Amino acid sequence: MRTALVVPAAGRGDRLGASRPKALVPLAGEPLLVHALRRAAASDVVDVVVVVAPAGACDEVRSLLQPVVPDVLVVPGGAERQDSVRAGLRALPADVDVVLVHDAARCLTPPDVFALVVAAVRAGAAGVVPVLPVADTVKRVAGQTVLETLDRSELVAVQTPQGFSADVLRTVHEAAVPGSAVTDDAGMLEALGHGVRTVPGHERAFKVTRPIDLLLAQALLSPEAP
Ligand SMILES: Nc1ccn([C@@H]2O[C@H](COP(=O)(O)OP(=O)(O)OP(=O)(O)O)[C@@H](O)[C@H]2O)c(=O)n1
Ligand SMILES: C[C@](O)(CO)[C@H](O)COP(=O)(O)O
Repeated sequence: MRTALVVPAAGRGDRLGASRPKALVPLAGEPLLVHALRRAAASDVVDVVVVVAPAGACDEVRSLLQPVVPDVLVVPGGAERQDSVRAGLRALPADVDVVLVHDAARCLTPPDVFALVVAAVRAGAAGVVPVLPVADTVKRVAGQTVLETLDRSELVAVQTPQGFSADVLRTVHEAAVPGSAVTDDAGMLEALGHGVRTVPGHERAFKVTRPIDLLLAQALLSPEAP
């Protein structure tokens, strides 16, 4: 049985404000997607890679990734992240039993995180998410009115790669209501009562979302970075 990596990379990157789809935006001379795939490949725990590319950019993505992952499968994405992940899952070979789903936008995620997540799924969890403690106080609001302050000790920020039993992930994606407000794949398992476990995430697994995140990523790739 094999482990697959599905990389949703079809987002526009509106919050980044770039002129290209976010996964193709250059960082230190290479697209975010190439950085993400190189780190995933270095983990040595991935056998099959499916990249979900922006519509119209499948050929470009295939040639970009050829030197990093020669056997990469590239399929076009959908309107929402959930649609893109589902397209990636439909392209998987039948003998895959563990699936990682990893945002191209979390392009500096270290290889060790991939290995940790796969080990936790292979140890028996249906779903596994890497998490970090929340650094800010978090409040629930209605417009500009504060309703309550949440207990931060019970909150975590969730990253990718998220890992799953392939059968469970395929089932929850095929059962999902298009347009539902679920923002990550583990949330789809939770909604159907499947258990999800956590493993420690990593500060470098942050998502490049806004321009300041790209500056941080550039700084982390400089020789002086800690
Ligand atoms: N229709 C979509 C939307 C998002 N993604 C991918 O899902 C990951 C996480 O999404 P996010 O960082 O929010 O990317 P965007 O949707 O591109 O960002 P924005 O909301 O700023 O447009 C990214 O790797 C993105 O390419 C995707 O494959 N298909
Ligand atoms: C999957 C994810 O990266 C986990 O934190 C996140 O939910 C993606 O959300 P986005 O709003 O599509 O960036």
